Amino acid sequence: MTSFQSTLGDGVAEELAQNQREISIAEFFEKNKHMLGFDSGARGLVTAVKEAVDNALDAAEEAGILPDIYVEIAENGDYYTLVVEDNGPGITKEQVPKVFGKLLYGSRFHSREQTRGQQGIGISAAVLYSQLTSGTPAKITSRTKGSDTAEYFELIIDTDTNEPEIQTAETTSWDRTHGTRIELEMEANMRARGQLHDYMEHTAVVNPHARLELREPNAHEKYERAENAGLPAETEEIRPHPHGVELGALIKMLGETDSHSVSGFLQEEFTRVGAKTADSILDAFRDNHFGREAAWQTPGAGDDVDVEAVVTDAISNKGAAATSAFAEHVERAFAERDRLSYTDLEAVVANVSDTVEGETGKSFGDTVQENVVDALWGVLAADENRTESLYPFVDEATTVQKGDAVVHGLAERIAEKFDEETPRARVTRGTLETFVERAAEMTADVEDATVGETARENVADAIWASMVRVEDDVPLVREIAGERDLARDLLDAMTRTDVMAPPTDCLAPITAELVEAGLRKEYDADFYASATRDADVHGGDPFIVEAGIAYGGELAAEGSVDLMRFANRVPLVYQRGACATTQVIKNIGWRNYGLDQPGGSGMPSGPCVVMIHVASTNVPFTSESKDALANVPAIEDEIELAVREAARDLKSYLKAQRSRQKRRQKQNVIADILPKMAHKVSEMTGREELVVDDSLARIMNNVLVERESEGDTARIVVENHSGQSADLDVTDIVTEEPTDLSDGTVVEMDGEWFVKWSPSVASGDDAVLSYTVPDGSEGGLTVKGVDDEKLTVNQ
Ligand SMILES: Nc1ncnc2c1ncn2[C@@H]1O[C@H](COP(=O)(O)OP(=O)(O)OP(=O)(O)O)[C@@H](O)[C@H]1O
Repeated sequence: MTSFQSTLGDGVAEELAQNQREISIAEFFEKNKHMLGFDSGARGLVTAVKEAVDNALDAAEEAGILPDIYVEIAENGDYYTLVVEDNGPGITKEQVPKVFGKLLYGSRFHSREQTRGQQGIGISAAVLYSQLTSGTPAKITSRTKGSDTAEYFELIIDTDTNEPEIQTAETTSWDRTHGTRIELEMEANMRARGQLHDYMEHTAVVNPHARLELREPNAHEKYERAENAGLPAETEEIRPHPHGVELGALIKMLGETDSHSVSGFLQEEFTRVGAKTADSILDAFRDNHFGREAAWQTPGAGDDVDVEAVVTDAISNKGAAATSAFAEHVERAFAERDRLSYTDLEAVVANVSDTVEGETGKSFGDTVQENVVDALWGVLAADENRTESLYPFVDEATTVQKGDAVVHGLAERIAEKFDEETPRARVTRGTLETFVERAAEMTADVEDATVGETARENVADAIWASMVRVEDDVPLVREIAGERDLARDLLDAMTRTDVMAPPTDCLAPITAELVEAGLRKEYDADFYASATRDADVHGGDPFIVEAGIAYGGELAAEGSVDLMRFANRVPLVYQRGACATTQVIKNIGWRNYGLDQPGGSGMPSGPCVVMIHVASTNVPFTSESKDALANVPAIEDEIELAVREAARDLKSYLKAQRSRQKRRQKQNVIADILPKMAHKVSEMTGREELVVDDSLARIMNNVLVERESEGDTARIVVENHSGQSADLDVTDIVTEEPTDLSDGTVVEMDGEWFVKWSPSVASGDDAVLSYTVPDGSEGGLTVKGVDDEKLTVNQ
């Protein structure tokens, strides 16, 4: 800047203009490859694998093919060669160059459907990174389904034009019947091996229908397809949902639609908007745009207002009979209505005109009608009547005992605001709120009585509810498109109107069952829980959040809880700290759920894994490299609710576990002390030592299962000392064939007999299970159906 200033005179702008030119998108990302996840050799390799595998999964699923994907990374001197092969539908000869040789070219950007790919930039960015670091072209082979031959290309991206530069194009043969093979050479290293394996492993967890294979210099992993795993539910493309569309997007849609009426536009362009919902949105729009009209009380019998006289005064030259008939009809109409707005009043007068004309043959033109309306409005909108009209609402909405003078004063001050500045007493909700606000402040000054925030809101609510909606025609689409304030009113109406949640057939959540199964497959834990939330909307796009928790078992007890993040079934392996999921987890009070959380906030610790999956037709990432979820409040709320749902199950589990632990400790102490006491008592009394085996069960309110044998008879006695009935599975294994069974079944296996009973024993009851077996045969008892801590087995 300084150099220009010192060397150039007046023509700086012209001089600068010579250097100003368009920057191609490819040039931009060549310089800013970190934005796409290609910031280092280690990371670049993982990102390239991720982009190619995500595409392969998307393409195969879209074509209804169970994905079979092979990834190979080989060292090649100073470089690495990456090969990714899939069995997808293949890419046509015409499309291959654009898909791989042009940034921002793809099939997913404009579609509202849940796919891994979103921007049309991933795989071409990998090609760009490869050509930049190794100087070699990308080698692509693709065979489309049904074709006998494959097409082979070698190409690079011309960064000046962002167009493919084809170096080789030939028809070839390929042993796969259909699919795509990508070969990229790049400067890379295997320092991110951990992330690479995490990506593959976690991809396998949430895509059990896919078969994946990874061969790299130090490892060869195969992730087999889970038995019977079918393709995820097919997703449907949807239109945007009215909740969460942004103003700019709405204005663009208004500008592009073929609809003329707003109702047609809403029903045509948005999902879940039928005629009824469109009407509700239009009503809300009318409130925003036109406001509502206050409805003032009609004079009652006790009021000394002579309506007939007012009407008679306002009408001239219509003859006494017609004038008096008119006045009588108006008076009758007033008697039938408690309150009237300006529009209501116009309708009453028009109605009466018609009636009287029918009766008397005298017509009452617009001017006469206007005069009558003016005169009657003078009565309705008189200062005192406005105050009286508002008084009941103010009184009802101010619950705290405010003296009548204060309530009356407040009503009067609000009423005063409806002056000549508000013709037809028509105001928007916002204006009404300022009326109440200012009246409350004045009341505070004059009456020395505070009208708090809630009371003000209540008063505004009550008055607003009593006001009458203006049924004027709403402007046409083209008028709204051309005026930002109108578009904002419409957007607000869309947001505030209840609209059914979007259809979820555009989304393919993993489902709570598979989330849990995935965790079981990955982690050997004691406890698993999962939750899938209902769909919600952000920015017009529906989304679903799922969460899973695994706890205990082989999970490392030391250190922070492990967080696994997924978006549209793609594992996120970088930028954990910047991810909305991490922030939500840190903000939850985990001590509440039984986990340690040093300092009461931040990442909890313990032998636990938390998994979060966000599925959406448009996942908001913090950057193009799609590493971390952005802070979108609607999504953060759902993440929190999903995690809390799963965490509640964890809490119950941990609570039960702790109480079992306590019980076990108590039992151990008693088991230790009881024989010693029996021994001591026998010593002191000189009587035979008591057998205390059963006493422990009685003291601890346990279920006692005891095996006794007498001659050939073996007896298993079940005593239920607990407070609940017990459904048990009792198995005794003996080495001689048992006979004379009391109920039960016997199965022989390798010279051993399994004797099984399933007794139900009520609280306080007992049951005896027996059989005969030749002398000397010892049994081996196992009992199921009662927690270990609540069971005493003596054999
Ligand atoms: N293996 C493949 N088989 C079939 N079609 C593919 C394959 N890879 C890419 N495509 C097509 O090429 C397009 C561009 O892919 P690319 O990775 O550049 O972007 P994307 O996947 O759409 O979005 P993102 O930039 O978010 O990854 C895809 O939208 C898809 O239509």
